[in-house]
Amino acid sequence: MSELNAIPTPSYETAVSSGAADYPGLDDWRSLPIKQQPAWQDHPDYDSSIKELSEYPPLVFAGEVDVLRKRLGQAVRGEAFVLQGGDCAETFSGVTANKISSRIKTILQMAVVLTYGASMPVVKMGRMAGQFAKPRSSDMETRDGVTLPSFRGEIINGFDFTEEARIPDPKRMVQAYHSSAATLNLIRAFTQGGFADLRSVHAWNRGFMANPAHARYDRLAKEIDRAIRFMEAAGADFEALKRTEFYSAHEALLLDYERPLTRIDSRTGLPYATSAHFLWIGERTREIDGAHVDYLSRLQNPIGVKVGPNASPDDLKALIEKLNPEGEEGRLTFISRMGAEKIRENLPALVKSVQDLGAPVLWVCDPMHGNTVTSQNGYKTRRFDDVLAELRGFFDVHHELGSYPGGLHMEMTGDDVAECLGGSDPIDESAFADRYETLCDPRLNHRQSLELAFLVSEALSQI
Ligand SMILES: O=C[C@H](O)[C@H](O)COP(=O)(O)O
Ligand SMILES: C=C(OP(=O)(O)O)C(=O)O
Ligand SMILES: [Mn+2]
Repeated sequence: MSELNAIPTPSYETAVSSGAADYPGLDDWRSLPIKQQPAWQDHPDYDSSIKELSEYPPLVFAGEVDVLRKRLGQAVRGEAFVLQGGDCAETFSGVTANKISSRIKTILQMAVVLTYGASMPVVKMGRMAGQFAKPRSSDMETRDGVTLPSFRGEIINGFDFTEEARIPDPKRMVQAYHSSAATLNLIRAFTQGGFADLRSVHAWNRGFMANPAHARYDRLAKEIDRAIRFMEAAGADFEALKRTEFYSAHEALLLDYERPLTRIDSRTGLPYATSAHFLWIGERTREIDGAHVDYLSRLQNPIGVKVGPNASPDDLKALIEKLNPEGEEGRLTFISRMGAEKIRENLPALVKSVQDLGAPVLWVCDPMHGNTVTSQNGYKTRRFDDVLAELRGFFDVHHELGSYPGGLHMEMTGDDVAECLGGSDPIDESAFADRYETLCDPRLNHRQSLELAFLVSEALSQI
């Protein structure tokens, strides 16, 4: 059984920890500048909601978080590749068996293709079971002359364009917790219960290959087929490959949610976020002296930081010093999201500066957030070709500098939505009216996601 498929055993004490952590520095963020938070402290349900969260069991165990940090350490060393994927904004109504399992299946399908291309383990993470809070460019939204507060994710307010829906409601945090628990339960059942058998995942990919639009991936699909048949013939232990590690991740934006779910690990006496295994800081909240960087610097979880086109080498140096002062491999991931037009120009100086520091950073590419455009018919969208162009830029820049391009961060779904343009079986604007479902950013649909995995797999096999 490969190390990556070993299931971590949480300690009993960690498993039962409850009650918000009391630990020096965990409340320092409260006196620091903070962005993108709802003003709901005077809401009658604010205190009780936070208390409720602080009493619920942790969603993830500290022991699992430690295993993920180790996996990401392998990726820093170029021994594993990371795949993070899921909704831009999860929804409460999206907590259904069909929707969750098709997203997990799609991520597993992508991972098989990437594993083959990279000839390496793929560390799988869902933007799932907690990806509910959204930073917005504007505090207000105007439609047909009516202006209301922006939608900030269902953990804060409602999507409906009414005054009432847009009022922040702290009880939503409790609903987000329960939704995350239900999602994580299905993730665990699906990935630990034998349904993720490598052979089944590969069989699902045959459905994708049956579409004549994907004929150009035939050769790669056949190679994977042969590799699996070879493994079978050689007596590989497929029982062990029936289970796979799968981690949860979200943007740690809403600190009123993260704080009560931070717990002290009884083994080490150190604070862990137990809302997810991996947390990241968004592009809009990564100020070095801000609340988010301070709060996450105090947790043991592996941390990501989104890095956009305005980031400077000095910004990255300060983030490294604050978030990974010990230089631990796997602790810090930079998720670059430059946009296809800027990546080749902006990324090299950043990668070089990290190399000069000798800092162990994992570089992951988010080819989504720098490529958002508005379609002619008024939808927020992204072009498949731009997503691919950014990814190619990411691989080329790292290749030229001798740095390791360690992973992929996608907004995607397992459903047949129409939100991003293009792909071999192309989506065009006319499909948006019927199949545009996202409440925030446009996601690649099932087919587009798999196609991207085939294309990245080809690029990885050349590294
Ligand atoms: O998911 C990312 C951000 O929340 C999103 O891109 C912001 O979108 P907006 O510019 O529509 O506010
Ligand atoms: C808000 C997001 O991204 P960014 O912070 O990179 O804009 C996101 O990942 O949904
Ligand atoms: Mn997004």
